[in-house]
Amino acid sequence: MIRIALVAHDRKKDAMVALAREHLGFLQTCQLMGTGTTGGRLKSELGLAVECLLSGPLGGDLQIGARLATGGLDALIFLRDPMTPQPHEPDINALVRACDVHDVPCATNVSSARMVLGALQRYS
Ligand SMILES: O=C(CO)COP(=O)(O)O
Repeated sequence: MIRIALVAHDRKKDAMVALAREHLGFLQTCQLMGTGTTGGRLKSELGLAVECLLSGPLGGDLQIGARLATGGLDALIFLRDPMTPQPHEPDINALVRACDVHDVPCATNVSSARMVLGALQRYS
């Protein structure tokens, strides 16, 4: 089963829900995890089974990074808000860096997320 993490900053959460809705059939076949608030919205609004970790500012990005670094993740969809400073910027950078260190696909905007999800779906 493909393991995907879904994370979105506050001003990108509506876009994340819309993206997940577009790919709902595929995401229902995946093992999903997310930071607390993002995962909670995907669960309540789309009925997806998402393992909700801590909220991002409380360490959720780091939890996902740890999973990724230990081989527990196949892709990260991380809709970052490039216009709003985040208190946990070091955690965000660490998570994206972990993707590069471990060569895990990481989409940080909707267009690239569509490509990653489309490719995963085709190869699954
Ligand atoms: O801050 C986040 C990622 O850096 C997202 O966290 P939430 O999904 O809990 O809002």
